[in-house]
Amino acid sequence: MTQTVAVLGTGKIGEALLSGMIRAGWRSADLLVTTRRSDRAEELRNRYGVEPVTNAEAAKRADTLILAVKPQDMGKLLDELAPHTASDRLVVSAAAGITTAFIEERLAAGTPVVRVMPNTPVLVDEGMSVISAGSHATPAHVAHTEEIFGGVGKTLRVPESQQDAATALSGSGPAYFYFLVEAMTDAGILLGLPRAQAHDLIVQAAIGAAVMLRDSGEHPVKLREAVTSPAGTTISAIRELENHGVRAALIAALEAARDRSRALASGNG
Ligand SMILES: NC(=O)C1=CN([C@@H]2O[C@H](COP(=O)(O)OP(=O)(O)OC[C@H]3O[C@@H](n4cnc5c(N)ncnc54)[C@H](O)[C@@H]3O)[C@@H](O)[C@H]2O)C=CC1
Ligand SMILES: O=C(O)[C@@H]1CCC=N1
Repeated sequence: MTQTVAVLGTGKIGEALLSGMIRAGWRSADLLVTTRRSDRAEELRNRYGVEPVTNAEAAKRADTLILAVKPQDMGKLLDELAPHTASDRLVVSAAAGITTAFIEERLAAGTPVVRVMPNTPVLVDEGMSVISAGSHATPAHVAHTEEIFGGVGKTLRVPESQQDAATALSGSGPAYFYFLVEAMTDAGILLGLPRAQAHDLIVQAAIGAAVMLRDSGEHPVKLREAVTSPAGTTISAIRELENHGVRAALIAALEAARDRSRALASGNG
């Protein structure tokens, strides 16, 4: 049976997912999008050949609705969808903080809801999407969600109680690495390298390190020890990172992200 999937609120993450679904073999004809602005709708139609529709039309025509609006816009979107969404539709939310219960309360009784926290590397098929079932979602609904998000990276099922932590780690995670690359590129400038060269050196170091982390099966401590020669350069840098509390800063940062995700649960921001 052909499944129609609609992405509601096709902004950064919605478009990243949409582009990945098309790469993974979804037919444009089976994909609908909704946007707030008509120029954005036309942009998506021209770029991907998908049909822009209203939220109400998406609710009527799509088997699966992927909600990708900001948490603060979710209450309003659900109010708009409620009169048009039959309880046999699968509703997948990608919004940080918003619980499956928040969505279930606002839609027809028994509507299956799945909560997903993806990340922007879905754009390059290296996404990490963390998935939890709501109270009416069956294993088939979760499997269908895994099929969609598994086409653009890895998926992991977690209890919904762990979603805020997952948001702090993998949802926001890419931003931390971009921040580190940006800071280390500046350090390269300080050390006298041209910016473009500093950028290339640190990006390739990051790619190499990421592949080793993924493929070597070694603990990160072991990998770091292999770089850290006695009385060498690396240990001098590591001492400064420890002196400046970088480890503690990362723990505090991820705790703050987790707390922010929890605070977004009200949908008020
Ligand atoms: N950007 C990211 O890395 C990630 C974002 N998310 C979640 O995805 C959601 C969207 O985030 P972004 O894509 O970054 O934001 P965004 O602002 O780029 O996208 C949201 C889009 O929804 C549209 N929109 C708002 N209300 C609408 C409505 N009633 N009907 C149709 N369209 C509507 C907006 O015009 C906007 O284009 C958030 O809930 C966020 O927590 C989840 C994982 C990663
Ligand atoms: O910053 C945010 O709130 C969203 C959720 C995870 C990544 N971006």
